[in-house]
Amino acid sequence: MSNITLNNISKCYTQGHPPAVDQVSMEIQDGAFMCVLGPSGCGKSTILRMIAGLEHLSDGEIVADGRVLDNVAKGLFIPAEKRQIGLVFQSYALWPHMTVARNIEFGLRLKGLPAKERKKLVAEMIVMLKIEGLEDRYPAQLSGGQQQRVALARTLAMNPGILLLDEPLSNLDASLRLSMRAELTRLHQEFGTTIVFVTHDQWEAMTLATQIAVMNKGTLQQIGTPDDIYERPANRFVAEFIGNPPINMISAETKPAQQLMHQAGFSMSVSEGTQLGLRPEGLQLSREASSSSVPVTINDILPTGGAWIIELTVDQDETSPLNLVHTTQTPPLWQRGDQANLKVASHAMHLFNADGKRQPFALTPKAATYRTSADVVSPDFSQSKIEDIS
Ligand SMILES: Nc1ncnc2c1ncn2[C@@H]1O[C@H](COP(=O)(O)OP(=O)(O)OP(=O)(O)O)[C@@H](O)[C@H]1O
Repeated sequence: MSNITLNNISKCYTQGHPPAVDQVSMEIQDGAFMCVLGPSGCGKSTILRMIAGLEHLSDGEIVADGRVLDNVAKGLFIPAEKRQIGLVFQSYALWPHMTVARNIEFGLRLKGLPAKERKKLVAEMIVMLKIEGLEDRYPAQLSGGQQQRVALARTLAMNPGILLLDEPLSNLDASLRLSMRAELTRLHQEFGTTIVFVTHDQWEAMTLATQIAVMNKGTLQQIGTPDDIYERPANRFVAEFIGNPPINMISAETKPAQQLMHQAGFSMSVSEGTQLGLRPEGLQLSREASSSSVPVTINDILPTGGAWIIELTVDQDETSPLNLVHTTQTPPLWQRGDQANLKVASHAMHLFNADGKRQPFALTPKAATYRTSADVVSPDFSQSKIEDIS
């Protein structure tokens, strides 16, 4: 079990090019399952490789359990083999000429463990990773998922304080990926190992992580629990990167946006360039119009197996159409071309200023009064939003 601190770490591969990692700081707590999430090329793997000691930092410091692994200013660098950090890559890099059992045993031999202990540990790992019966097979005789489990067994046998996983599930098919996710969660709970997991798959991150670090273009955008990231995105990039279908983003200065905010109990005068984000699942359609609802037309209804995506256009005078996406798990009673009236749950609304930073909402005086009375708090008004506006 270990904690890791990254202090302003940077990596510049090529002089004159933007850094691959730019002054990233984060605290990875003992026993955390930290997912580093972001689009391709944002610097995720570079961070992992720097923690592992496979890449030198250009600047900054890495500390694990109070032990400095890297400090550029002081010229300190602990080599990879002395860091007690396990690393599993996307390609499992098993020794092709060794059986499963020999692959798992390999590191223990190098460590000089007596044969009896090695045998015991290998047997334990085989049970733990559910690869019984495969001990004598060679990697080429295994499926992708089985190879992945052997790679994990080989790393876990070394009892690393920190386990680094670089997209280890990306080569697996959807159903295997699902069962391996469950397995990783189980292993994390059983071993209590601190895990740092790199992925560009937001669902993988949301389902596995205790903490998510969202990266873009080498910089850390936000770090928090999966709920934090989804419910309180720190900026427009995070709001748009997390969520499928993506959040609807409309100008907060438009009449429909003003109406929707008013209907949700927010009283806002917004500055130029402010955007209103509306999570698709927070849109609510009804046949009855109210003074605050926004008229819309249903453009399309797309079934996705147990859920539906409904595409809408706001009925308004503006020349450019305002299209929105709504998702629901209730079979829709709408037909294409139907007129409906739109409201949006207050917890599904997010405001971002022209710089893309999250902006707190202001309540209307009426809603603010409600907020002080426990009896009248609307059930769909999440705790997060209460914190936001207070
Ligand atoms: N050895 C290298 N030499 C030069 N540039 C590199 C090297 N490794 C990575 N880069 C560049 O650094 C940036 C970050 O790469 P990195 O592999 O860390 O991103 P990533 O987020 O893990 O991407 P992916 O999800 O595609 O694996 C990219 O622009 C990449 O081209």
